[in-house]
Amino acid sequence: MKYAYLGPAGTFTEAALLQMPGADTAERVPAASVLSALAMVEDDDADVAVVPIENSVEGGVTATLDAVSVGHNLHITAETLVPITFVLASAAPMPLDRVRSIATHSHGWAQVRKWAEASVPRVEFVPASSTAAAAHGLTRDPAIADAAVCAPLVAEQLGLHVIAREIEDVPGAVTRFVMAAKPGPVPAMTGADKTTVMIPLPEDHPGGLMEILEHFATNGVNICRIESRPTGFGMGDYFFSMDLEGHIAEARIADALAGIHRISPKIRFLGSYPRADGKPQYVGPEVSETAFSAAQRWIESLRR
Ligand SMILES: O=C(O)C(=O)C[C@]1(C(=O)O)C=C[C@@H](O)C=C1
Repeated sequence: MKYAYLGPAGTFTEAALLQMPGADTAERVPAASVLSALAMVEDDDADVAVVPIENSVEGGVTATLDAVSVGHNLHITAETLVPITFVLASAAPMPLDRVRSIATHSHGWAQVRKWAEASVPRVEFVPASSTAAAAHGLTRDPAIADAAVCAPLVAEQLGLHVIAREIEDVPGAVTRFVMAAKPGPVPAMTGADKTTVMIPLPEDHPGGLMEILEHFATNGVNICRIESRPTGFGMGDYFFSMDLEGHIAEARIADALAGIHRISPKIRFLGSYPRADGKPQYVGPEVSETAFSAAQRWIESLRR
């Protein structure tokens, strides 16, 4: 199996890949961006892509959310969480007050911004395609930046000089990564699952969002992430990207999604998969499988 990931070697995404099912035997293929990792799967150059989707400090990784929701026809089959800690590293030893420019990924920069303002005021931020790409850049071309914000491991692997450690603004930050594959068999239900969906906001439909949410409420479905994103097709054209607690094999999830399909027929199912924290979903007695099949049997008896 070939696993494409946001590279080069030493990204947090590679650390996430190593935690994913089947990673021990997989061939790792670095990609230059989230979009090219996903495109490799669509073009059959890789079996799955491992990409960041959400950070506990900076929020959704919009490139991933938009690509899986609108651009690509891929399903999420697994997720994992990686604790994030950053170092500031340079190619040659350098005191902090001599650093004038810092290269890193925009999500990495967003997580050390307060530290940078306090410790290296007026420093120039040089965007890089990943934290590891920023670190590799220092070893290739000293003109790119004086230092890089990256993972401690990649600094060590490249023999960089560590100027400062644990520079993240929020200790304990976590990034969530997902594995995306071409639509195929849905991973089996575990009882601690998530379902990701993309729901276009119905046009000219007052109360549309409330009606969508009512389907989740009446079916006892907890929403654990909701984000509104522009579709890119026109001003005011939005979709909701949501993670739900539960699996498509459950009647309460299927019933909620079927109800929403009637209001927003372009709803897209983006996968049901085991949740990384293993937290079992709460299922109230009125939305249990038993309650749904009893209700179904009752209706059938009336029709007979
Ligand atoms: O640049 C990397 O190392 C990545 O894996 C990307 C990424 C992200 O997109 O959020 C992953 C984790 C950190 O939050 C910072 C950057």
